[in-house]
Amino acid sequence: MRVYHLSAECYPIAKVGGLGDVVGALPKYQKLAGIDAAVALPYYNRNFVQEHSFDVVFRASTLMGGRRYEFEILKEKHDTLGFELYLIYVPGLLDRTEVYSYPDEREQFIIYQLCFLDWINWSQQTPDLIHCHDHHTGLVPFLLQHSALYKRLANVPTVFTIHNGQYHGAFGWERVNLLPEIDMWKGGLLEWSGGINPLASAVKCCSRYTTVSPSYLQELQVNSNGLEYLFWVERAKGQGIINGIDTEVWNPATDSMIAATYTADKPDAGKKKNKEALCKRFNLSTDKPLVSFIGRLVGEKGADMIPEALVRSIEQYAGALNFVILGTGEVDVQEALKAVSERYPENCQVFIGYNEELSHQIYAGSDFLLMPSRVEPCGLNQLYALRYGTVPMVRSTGGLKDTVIDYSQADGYGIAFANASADDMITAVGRALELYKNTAQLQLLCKRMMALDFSWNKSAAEYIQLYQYLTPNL
Ligand SMILES: Nc1ncnc2c1ncn2[C@@H]1O[C@H](COP(=O)(O)OP(=O)(O)O[C@H]2O[C@H](CO)[C@@H](O)[C@H](O)[C@H]2O)[C@@H](O)[C@H]1O
Repeated sequence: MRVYHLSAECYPIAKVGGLGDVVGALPKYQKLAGIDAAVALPYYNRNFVQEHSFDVVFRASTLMGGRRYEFEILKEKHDTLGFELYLIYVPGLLDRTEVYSYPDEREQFIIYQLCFLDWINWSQQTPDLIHCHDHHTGLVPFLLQHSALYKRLANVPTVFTIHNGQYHGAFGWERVNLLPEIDMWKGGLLEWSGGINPLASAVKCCSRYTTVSPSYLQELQVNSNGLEYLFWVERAKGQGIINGIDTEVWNPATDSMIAATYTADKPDAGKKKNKEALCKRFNLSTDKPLVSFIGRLVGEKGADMIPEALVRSIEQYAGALNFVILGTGEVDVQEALKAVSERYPENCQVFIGYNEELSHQIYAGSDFLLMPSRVEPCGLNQLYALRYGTVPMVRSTGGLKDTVIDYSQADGYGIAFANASADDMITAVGRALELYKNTAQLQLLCKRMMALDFSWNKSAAEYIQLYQYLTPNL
């Protein structure tokens, strides 16, 4: 079965967050399970692309907004990532360094989708299924079915995975001319709330949509930035499949980015060395429990509440814990975190920026990982924390609810709290402090967490079952 994954991110070429992790790993595990999975990504002018060799496998031009654009499809020569990787290169639009936030990103995502469809159409390829990820690829299901250009492909089934239902990629009807000629009778399938909404269109037109956890599937019906009714109406088409993690990239036994490797049966000495190295880097004492946060500093992640929670925790628990924060995002949150660090340098250190290597060191060297998310479709950080024997402290929502059981329950291992609030975070920090004092229990939890299996094997198999259901004649 030939499947193309379409996504704006794919680790290690271009990763901004968890979308990149998933699209960098899922196809690899699908290949191992016998699916001929490939990834078609926008071209990025980044290290991976400079350091690898590519063949031009297709060259043509396409029309967007009355202008003709030349494009090339490049294939990575050696399938280094364990699957075929194609980059869609459009000089002037898809040839940049960053993944998001260009003023013309609407045009970038549309041309990406058009070039992909033109390529498979003109090269007479007919994939068995197209798997689209998030709104950047959300127009594909509609265009396949309702643009005369792609009639030949109208029956190709599509799966649409929602990694983040808060962002829709919406734009006004005045820009419909960016799309190729479409059947205007079907215009309603593009629309939500008076505009063109790629996420809504994908949910309406795809064969099946998936969310990255079962709980998030339900939550979208009550919290999806205006699409709640749509998710309720289309609920029969939805399925929740929890993300896995790439256990080759995230493996404390082999990770070359951390200070010392360690295994589930004997984690203590390795974790201690990693904590020492991390604390040394940030000039923090190793004697106190270390609570960390890694992620985008945005409201969804509850990042705006962290500065207050840090100050109050440090005061309330008389500086008995230390904090390390790694992230980038909203400027006022960044500034507030830096201010906390300046006020309490012995208890709180902040690294504003994106740093993959440091993230591995934090997962390995921390005692606890805080995730006070307001919304969390799946969350990968807690799964990496578990793999590295670090206790996740999570607000029970979405995928966090589906993956973290509070340690007060039988077979539990994490710290869970109900509300996204500074108060709940401070209570959770107090529980972390208590748990830390009980060395024997912490060591037991560490082993229990590291023995859990969140690898892709099970989730990749669920996607394959879905593909098989949608392609009954194969
Ligand atoms: N400053 C920084 N430096 C280094 N690494 C950083 C970093 N900030 C974040 N990361 C890394 O980015 C990834 C974040 O993954 P998440 O799944 O937590 O969040 P994200 O919201 O991006 O993804 C969305 O998609 C994923 C995938 O489906 C869902 O799990 C999630 O709930 C949903 O919001 C992790 O690998 C983390 O280590």
